[in-house]
Amino acid sequence: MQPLLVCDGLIAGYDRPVVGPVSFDLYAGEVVGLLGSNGAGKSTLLKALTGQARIFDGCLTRAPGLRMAHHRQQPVRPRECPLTGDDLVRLTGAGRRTPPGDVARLLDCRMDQLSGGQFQIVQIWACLGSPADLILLDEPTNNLDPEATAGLIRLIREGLGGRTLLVVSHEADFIQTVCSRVVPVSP
Ligand SMILES: Nc1ncnc2c1ncn2[C@@H]1O[C@H](COP(=O)(O)OP(=O)(O)OP(=O)(O)O)[C@@H](O)[C@H]1O
Repeated sequence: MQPLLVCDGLIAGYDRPVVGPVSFDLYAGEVVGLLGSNGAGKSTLLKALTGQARIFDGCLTRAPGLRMAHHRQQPVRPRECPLTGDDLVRLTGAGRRTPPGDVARLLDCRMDQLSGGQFQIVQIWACLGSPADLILLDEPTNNLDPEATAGLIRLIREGLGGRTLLVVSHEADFIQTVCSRVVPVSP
């Protein structure tokens, strides 16, 4: 089986390198965690995979036609916005999958009227419900209490549908629960 993505000695950053060299590969259906201390460059690595950070050295190989969905660590929260979660998932192409009932209820609400945790779940569904082959989640447990985190774990298991997930989290329990393996990241 060919990997979906291969990072070989990747060094990435902005005006200067901040992470790497990192080497790993991702195969279809895997759930892999990126683990490292604050500032180690985990978010930068995800951005490098989607072309939002600069690659200084090493090699990044993506399977032809690979579709990625990227949940950023702190998605912009609209202060005043008449759009609902439903509008968002239609815009992101996530409307093709049926959300679980508790997520569907949130999608009916205006995004500027959701709590921080509810907004986080809607943003994550916009990725999980999309047709992407590879989903990148950056600190998906942000703003979630333990009950909501348990709901997120169920959502990931049911919503992934055999696709591939690369997830950054500082919560070791969460990483251990959802991931089949972990890649260490350091500057
Ligand atoms: N847009 C940017 N321009 C320049 N430097 C940046 C930018 N974003 C992040 N950095 C720097 O890159 C380094 C790695 O940051 P990054 O956010 O990737 O780390 P992280 O491992 O995700 O951290 P955390 O666990 O705290 O979220 C930090 O030193 C940070 O200051």
